[in-house]
Amino acid sequence: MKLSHLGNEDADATARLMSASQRLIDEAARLFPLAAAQNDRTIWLEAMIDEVPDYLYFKDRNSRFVVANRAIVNDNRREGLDSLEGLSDFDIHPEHVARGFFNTEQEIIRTGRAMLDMEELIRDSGGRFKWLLTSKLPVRDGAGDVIGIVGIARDITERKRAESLHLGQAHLLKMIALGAPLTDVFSSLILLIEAHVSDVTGSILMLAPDGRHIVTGAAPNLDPAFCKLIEGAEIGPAAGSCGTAMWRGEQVIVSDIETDPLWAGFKALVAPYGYRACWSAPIRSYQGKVLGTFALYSRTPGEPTAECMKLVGMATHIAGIAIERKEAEDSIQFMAHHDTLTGLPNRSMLDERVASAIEAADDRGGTMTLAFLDLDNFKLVNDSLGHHAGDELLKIVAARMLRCVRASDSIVRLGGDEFVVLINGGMRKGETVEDRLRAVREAIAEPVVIEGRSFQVTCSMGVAAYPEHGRNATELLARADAAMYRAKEIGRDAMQVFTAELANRAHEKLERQEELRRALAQGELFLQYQPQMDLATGRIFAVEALIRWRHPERGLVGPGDFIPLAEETGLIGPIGDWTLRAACRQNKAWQVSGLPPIVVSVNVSARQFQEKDWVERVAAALEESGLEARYLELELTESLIMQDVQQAVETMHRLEQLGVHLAIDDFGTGYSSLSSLKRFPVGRLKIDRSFVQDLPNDSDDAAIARAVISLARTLQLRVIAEGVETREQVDFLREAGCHEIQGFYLSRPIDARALQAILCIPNP
Ligand SMILES: Nc1nc2c(ncn2[C@@H]2O[C@@H]3COP(=O)(O)O[C@H]4[C@@H](O)[C@H](n5cnc6c(=O)[nH]c(N)nc65)O[C@@H]4COP(=O)(O)O[C@H]3[C@H]2O)c(=O)[nH]1
Repeated sequence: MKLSHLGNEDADATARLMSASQRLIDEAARLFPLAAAQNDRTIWLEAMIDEVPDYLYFKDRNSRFVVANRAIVNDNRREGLDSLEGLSDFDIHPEHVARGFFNTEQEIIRTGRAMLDMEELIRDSGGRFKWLLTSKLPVRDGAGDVIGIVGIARDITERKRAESLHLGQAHLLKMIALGAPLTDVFSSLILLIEAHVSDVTGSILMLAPDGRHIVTGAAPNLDPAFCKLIEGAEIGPAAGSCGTAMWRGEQVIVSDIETDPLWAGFKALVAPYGYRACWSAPIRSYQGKVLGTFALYSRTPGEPTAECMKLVGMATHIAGIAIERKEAEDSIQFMAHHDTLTGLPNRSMLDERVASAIEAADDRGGTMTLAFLDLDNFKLVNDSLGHHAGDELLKIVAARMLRCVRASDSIVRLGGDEFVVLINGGMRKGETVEDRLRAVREAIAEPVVIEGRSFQVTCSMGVAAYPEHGRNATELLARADAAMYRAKEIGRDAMQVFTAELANRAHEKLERQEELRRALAQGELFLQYQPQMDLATGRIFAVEALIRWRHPERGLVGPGDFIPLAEETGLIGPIGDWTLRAACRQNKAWQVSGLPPIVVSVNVSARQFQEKDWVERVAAALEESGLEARYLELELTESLIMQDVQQAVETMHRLEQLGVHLAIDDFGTGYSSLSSLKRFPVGRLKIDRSFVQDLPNDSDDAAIARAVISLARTLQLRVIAEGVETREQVDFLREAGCHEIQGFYLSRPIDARALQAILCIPNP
């Protein structure tokens, strides 16, 4: 203290007073050292609690602040108020918030139990929301009575933000995984970002499939009128923030729309909406392709914070995942409903298309026409020029058909070389449905050049019209199908419209199909067996299983009367399975009854053989019956193998690995080439009955039979002649070197029991 301005006397007096005071303090400190320390401790304690960034306070039994540290005072500072002492929460928080705090505290005071780690949301004096993690504990006096509470609260706003962001992200990913609509995912994403960045409005724009124009994705809080203005705009080197970001494939931060040259052409558009800054970042695919943009608009000019751009980064990442997932889903959908080769709708779309064509016809009070179409010589192209050429042909045919119909018509590929054309009515002036279908047929028949070769394919077409020939998709399809079969029957390259006579036939066919299905279910089918003999030993070494139908009215029906229908309708699958199982079971039963083991030979139809799990079914039949594979032979026809040689050879190898024998039935009637025959893992050739029946007198048949026998012997295959009826035939075949015979000469096909009797007779 400076005393120079005082008079000397005053100064002396003052100096004396000061020195006396100092002595007094020193003396007091000497006499009462504890009080001084106590005083210091209070100061330190106050300083200490003021330094703590968490809220720390003590409240009395009425929940009034007695002590409050600087952190809580600062956050609740009101004008003219720099301490909370004597105040309650009702003085600084809204009533409902304060009431909550008050009730909690009164509960603690009443029960004497602490409440720890409570999450509380408050609004500080600056209006900011804060999340607090609060613990409140009772404080007791020396007698153990609760005199108030001490509270400590930590600001966990940042943690809560991170948590809510995390939850938001998880929710979005779940939406994406569950296939929520893209606009819903986008809207939720934008709302999430908007909740975490103050005073911004988000928008997602997509790049149109042409890669040049903008399509709105979502912008739940952006002015809809402004969104409309952006829709369809072209991207470019100076096309606002988003159009430029898509064009450049990089982030574009425009801090002032009014002055930035990128917005020069658009600022007038945006002005009425008040947006002044726009920060945009591209949304990319996993491979880096630009799919769209995520943008934030602000009504005040400026740059985004690093934190904000981090969120934008997260948003573009999630939006990218959502778009890609949607694209993948769309392409799976497309693939499921379209044929990959031609791009035409596939069978799964047929019913839907027919139904909507019928609906449209009803609305117009008009008609619609359905044409079933099958290429006539497609197999030949496939077999002679290979699958690649076949595929090319189908693509060309599909494109030509599309050229002949209107956008409202449909062309569906059913599979293979089968198509359906739906004509929806609306005709050009003077044009009829027949004209349009004729145009389709003529377009198909135009010469085609594939791999340097020029050729021509025709088609057979069956036509049914709504409502004349059928009232729904099933009826119309069945009738057009029936008409198409008729077109094939009358010599192909034809168009046949459905008629009443065809209706009867189709009806009959349906009835017979049902009958056959019932026959299988009710055990009307059974097997007969025809023995096969080794000419060298005279031993019956095998039997052929032949299917029969004991029809309740028609009596015994031979396979020729129902196997083709079974093949056509797919019933051959279950029927073939039944035959295979029954034959294996019977053969095993003969063995178990003590008969010498023989091979059972089972006929396989093409459709059966082409089924994906055919080999597994054979294995299952063996397993189920307990028959060893070497006692089963499968008879495949030449034409079956020739339908798809590569696939057939593969299946044959798998069957060979199982241990079953393979034979080629009806040999000589098909067109197996020598070279392909070498590739087949078969053990036997069967000379077709047609070449045997006129032996030995017909010189052509005799020549063929000799050729087949010598071919088989050269390839080291066994050879069997079927349909052998006479002694002369046997002599001829023996002399020609044939190994085995089967036919009426030995025995007609007979029941298992009768065959058992033959097998019991000792070999001659
Ligand atoms: N004229 C004459 N005929 C004889 C003689 N020996 C046998 N046959 C007949 O010739 C056919 C031989 O069967 P396939 O060529 O495999 O020809 C079979 C076979 O392709 C098919 N088939 C028979 N059973 C089945 C089967 O279970 N599944 C399949 N997918 N087709 C079968 O039906 C065709 C006809 O069978 P079936 O009517 O039983 O006619 C049998 C048999 O009864 C003979 O000395 N003279």
